[in-house]
Amino acid sequence: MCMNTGAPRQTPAPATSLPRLALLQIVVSDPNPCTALMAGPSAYHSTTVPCTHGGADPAVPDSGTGIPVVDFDALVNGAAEQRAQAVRDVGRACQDWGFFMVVNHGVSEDLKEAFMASCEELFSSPSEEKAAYLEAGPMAPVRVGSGFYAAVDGARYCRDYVKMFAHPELHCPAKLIRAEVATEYAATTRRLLLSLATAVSESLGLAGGRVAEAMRLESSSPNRYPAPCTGQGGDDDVGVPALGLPAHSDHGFLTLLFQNGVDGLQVHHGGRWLLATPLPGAFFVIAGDQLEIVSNGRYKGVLHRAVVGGERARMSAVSMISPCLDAVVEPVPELAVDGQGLEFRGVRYRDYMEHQQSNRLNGKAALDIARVQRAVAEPDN
Ligand SMILES: O=C(O)CCC(=O)C(=O)O
Ligand SMILES: [Fe+2]
Repeated sequence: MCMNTGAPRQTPAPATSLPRLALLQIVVSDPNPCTALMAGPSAYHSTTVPCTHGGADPAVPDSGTGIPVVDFDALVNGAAEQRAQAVRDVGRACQDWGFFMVVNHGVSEDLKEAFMASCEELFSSPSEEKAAYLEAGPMAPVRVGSGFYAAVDGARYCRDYVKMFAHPELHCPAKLIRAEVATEYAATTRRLLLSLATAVSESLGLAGGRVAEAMRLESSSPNRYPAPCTGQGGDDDVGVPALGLPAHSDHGFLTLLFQNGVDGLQVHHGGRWLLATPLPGAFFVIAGDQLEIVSNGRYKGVLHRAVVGGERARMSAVSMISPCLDAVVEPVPELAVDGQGLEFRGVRYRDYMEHQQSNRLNGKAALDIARVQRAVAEPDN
């Protein structure tokens, strides 16, 4: 059953032992510790990549960095023509960028701030309380950790996180987060993401509910938010800024993100990395792999990464909408390319997520498990 019960579940600490110790040791022995157990105003530096990309498309307002902007109010309350324009903006943004900002979204700054504050409390709560969740595997309802998944990357990235499954019920790390704030934030962002899913569907020339139905978004969703991350210093690839999170696309359908005023999210566009600087109050929206699959590759899950290196701690709050764990996601047949068919085969979302979350992050490599491999035709001679 996929229903929001309203009442957050106080998830008891999982009962296992060794990996917790291993992870704590890694965190503590890191020469640039990523204070999973965040203390004080640690530095999480964002390295600015000069962005000269112009916003050439008049239909999509220029945010100052060329990142498309969608007027959410026009999308849900606009008159017919305004709404149609907003749907076209969503489609254009998904096609050209896989990334956009949402303004006039109606989510109050008070709620966003309360959620951020609650997350700060979580990170600064006693390490023994967080340690209980540290060894959790990729599909655990609550996970706290550093790096991407320390079991495979050794916590080499400068990032601390907490991840919670938030739908159909919110799983709360007991005692660590203000459950009523997290519940309201999860429900609010889920509604916003479902409206965006409708617009995405329409922008593909489909009925508004078609994509959600194909992915079983509506009936259930591990609307999951890897919540905030904060860190300091970090590992590096040669010539690349210190990374909080390496280049990847998201495993879900759509991701909604806001940060605490400290930049660090970079998006890959036009062959370059661009620093994503938000308009005041805006959310970022990131197209994920399930959108790429269901749209038969018309819209792509966009590569993005988080860099570190500024003076202030950076936190980002991430809400993701995804299919039911047992939904088999495949392209909507109406979107088959003439003469070429489907680009992806059906993959159960649980398997996809587990695969992406339990291996080292490597760009868009995870998507290969769903890609239809076509034999290369031998030339006639
Ligand atoms: O911290 C950020 O801005 C990016 C986070 C992110 O990409 C993720 O959690 O998937
Ligand atoms: Fe991401």
